[in-house]
Amino acid sequence: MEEFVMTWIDISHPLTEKVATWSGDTPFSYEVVWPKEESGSVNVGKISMSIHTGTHIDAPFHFDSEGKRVGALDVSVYIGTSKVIDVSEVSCVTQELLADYLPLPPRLLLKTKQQTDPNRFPDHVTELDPRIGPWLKEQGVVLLGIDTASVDHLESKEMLVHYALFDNGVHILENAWLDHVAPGDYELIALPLNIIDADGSPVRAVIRPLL
Ligand SMILES: N[C@@H](CC(=O)c1ccccc1NC=O)C(=O)O
Ligand SMILES: [Zn+2]
Ligand SMILES: [Zn+2]
Repeated sequence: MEEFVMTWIDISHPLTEKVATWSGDTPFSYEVVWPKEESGSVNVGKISMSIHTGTHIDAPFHFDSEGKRVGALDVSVYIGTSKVIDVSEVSCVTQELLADYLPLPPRLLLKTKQQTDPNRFPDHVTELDPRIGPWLKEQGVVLLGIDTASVDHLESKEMLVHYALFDNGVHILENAWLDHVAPGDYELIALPLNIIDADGSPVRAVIRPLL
């Protein structure tokens, strides 16, 4: 019989009414709309939230109305080997910086801060150099995860980094919670819900150290 070992580390923001949302966006709520006292058998809940609250993946449709929606994304992108890289010392992530970590696995998780608060919307996020898009593709990277609310700066209208990544087949995971995670190699699972027409999806992201 296989022994049960708790090796998986949760890197997802807790979803409560306190979780940070983009200004003007749908607040998170969970409520029991049909309590057991009424239904006679079960509690039935409902959630309401923005797709871009908490730990989530973006589909290209988020920034490109002609772009792929969640139903068209390949689940294989979101499961497999990954590397957590600490970039908390820099204000801009460049390919020159990431070149220190070659060869890269297909998935990267960038830790831009030692400490983040899932319940407070940031006023600034670490910049990513759009040149990393084609460069990551050359390295075989298919997923870029980050511990901030966006891969672009927060006021961006052009969404240059979103385009630079997706144009090169690099998918995006945002608001990964990496405070308690040491840099290194991990297996990652961060599967989107199959919300066919959506611009993204919340995920329960988990990692476990690779031996
Ligand atoms: N790009 C962000 C989301 C984003 O930009 C956004 C989300 C909700 C409401 C407004 C947003 N952007 C512009 O104000 C993301 O990918 O999560
Ligand atoms: Zn998003
Ligand atoms: Zn995004």
